[in-house]
Amino acid sequence: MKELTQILLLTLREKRDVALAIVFGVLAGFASVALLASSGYLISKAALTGQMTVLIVIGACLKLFGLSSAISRYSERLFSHRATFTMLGNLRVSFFERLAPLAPELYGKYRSGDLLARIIGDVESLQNFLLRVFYPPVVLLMVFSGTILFTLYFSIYTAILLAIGYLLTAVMVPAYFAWRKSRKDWKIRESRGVLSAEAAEFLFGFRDLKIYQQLNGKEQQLVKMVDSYQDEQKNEGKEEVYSQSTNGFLALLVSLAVLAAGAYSTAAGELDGLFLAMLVMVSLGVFENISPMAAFPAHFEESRKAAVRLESIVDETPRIKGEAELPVGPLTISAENLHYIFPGEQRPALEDITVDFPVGSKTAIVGPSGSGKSTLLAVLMDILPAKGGHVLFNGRKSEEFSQESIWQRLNVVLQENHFFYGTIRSNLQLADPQADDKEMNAALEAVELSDFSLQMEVEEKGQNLSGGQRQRLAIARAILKRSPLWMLDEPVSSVDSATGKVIYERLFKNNPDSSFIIVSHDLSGLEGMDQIIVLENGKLIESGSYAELMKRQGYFYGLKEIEQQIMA
Ligand SMILES: Nc1ncnc2c1ncn2[C@@H]1O[C@H](COP(=O)(O)OP(=O)(O)OP(=O)(O)O)[C@@H](O)[C@H]1O
Repeated sequence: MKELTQILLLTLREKRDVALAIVFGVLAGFASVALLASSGYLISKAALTGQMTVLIVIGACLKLFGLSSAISRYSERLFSHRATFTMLGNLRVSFFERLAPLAPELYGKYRSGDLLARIIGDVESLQNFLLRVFYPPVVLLMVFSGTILFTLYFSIYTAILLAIGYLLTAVMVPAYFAWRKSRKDWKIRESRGVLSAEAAEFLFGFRDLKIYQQLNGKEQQLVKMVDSYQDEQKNEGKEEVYSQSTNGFLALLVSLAVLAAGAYSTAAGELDGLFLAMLVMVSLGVFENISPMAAFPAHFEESRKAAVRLESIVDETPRIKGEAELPVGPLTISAENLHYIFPGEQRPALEDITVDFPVGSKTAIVGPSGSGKSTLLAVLMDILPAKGGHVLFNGRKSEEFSQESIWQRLNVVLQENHFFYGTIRSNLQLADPQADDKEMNAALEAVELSDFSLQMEVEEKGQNLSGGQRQRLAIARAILKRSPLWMLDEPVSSVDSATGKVIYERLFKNNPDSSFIIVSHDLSGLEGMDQIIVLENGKLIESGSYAELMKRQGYFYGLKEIEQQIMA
């Protein structure tokens, strides 16, 4: 039950609505019992005495109970659903608040489809927590207690039978089915996560599967998963039906027993026959309220598992980040003994990196594939948290600053950049919603995309653009951000080298006071950089200006030699 504590606390934030839902649930329960009781009494009274005035009064009571039952049931639904949807809203907000700081590292742990299934499916499963788990037992206990007290006045046997019926249908049967469910451990939610993850991969990898002629195999695998998911759903449905039928059957037995005991008491002269039909109707009426308990085991397990799955994503110790804003004006960045290792990996991706990026400097980070260049950039950007050492902004640790204030000062272009379905204009305005057409066209011109119109449609993920066009559009977007610190991860790797060179020259010329940190595979054109950092296996093995590195005749010089031999 402790897994549900967080959900319970969020639910109880809506105290007023939860209390009103319980009050109206109890009123609706009593009204439906009273409705049936008075109809039972009316039948007996009409048959046995036929007093007109009493019959009129009872008839009026019947109408009143019918009306109040409907109004109370409506109010109960209104308040319980309002509390539920507010709770779901609060849950989503609190979940996302805890999720966001963990986001970059989560991608390595969860497949995107599974993450989506948890964020959407498991959160939605929790809508049943208040509606079907939390308050039905509370309402039921009150309605039964009141009804048992009422029947006690007429017949102790009926009261005892109702108490036994309550224990059986509200406690023992749900507990038995909950036990069965936990024992069988149906993995319906896990199946849903796996199915969603596989379906997402199927969509992402559709083209490659087709090229490698593996589409059919993968499709059959998916169909099997869908079948097994449906089987799990069917099993769960069957259990609910068993639970419902058992409860209904027991309720009927109890009502028959009430009838038998009542008949016996009437024959023995212990009970006025006028009340016999009423007591039987009371029993039928009170057990009408028991139906939600049939679904209790399924919803209890479902809520518990959904809460566990959600909590398992965000239960890591959050990074401690300050709320300070980065100071306005020039920024020096330094890496001090930086260390980073990806979760679950043995080998560090960065080891003991110490380097300064002075204000207005241009730095190139080079090195073989997999040497840690992108990781270094991601740690400098505060996308990945350093596992040792520090990133310093003007000598102050990056932990002191909020991520938002750091990102606000960066112009970032990564290897892969996302474009949203829309137009060139809407994608550019992501960087500056106030940018006018003139500014956006100037940015497009700066990256040699002047043939693009701002109205041009951009498909999902920018798939109607070439790789080089996407990269240039990403640079144009960064230009519009107008921040003083550029962090570029191979921004022109898919652009022809002449155009790439022109774009770099324009960027440097138009932003003379900005700092640039550029990850590059390409060793040509680095002569103009103030500093070149060479990484290998996560370690900084060389740094200096182009001339210094060439003079030193070390690793970088060796790479240049190889490059020249290949070109020759
Ligand atoms: N999400 C991840 N999980 C685990 N290991 C990772 C992850 N991303 C990168 N790595 C590993 O970290 C190391 C450094 O990767 P990184 O992407 O920083 O290299 P890189 O120098 O930028 O490579 P490239 O030039 O090919 O882009 C590599 O060994 C890589 O396998």
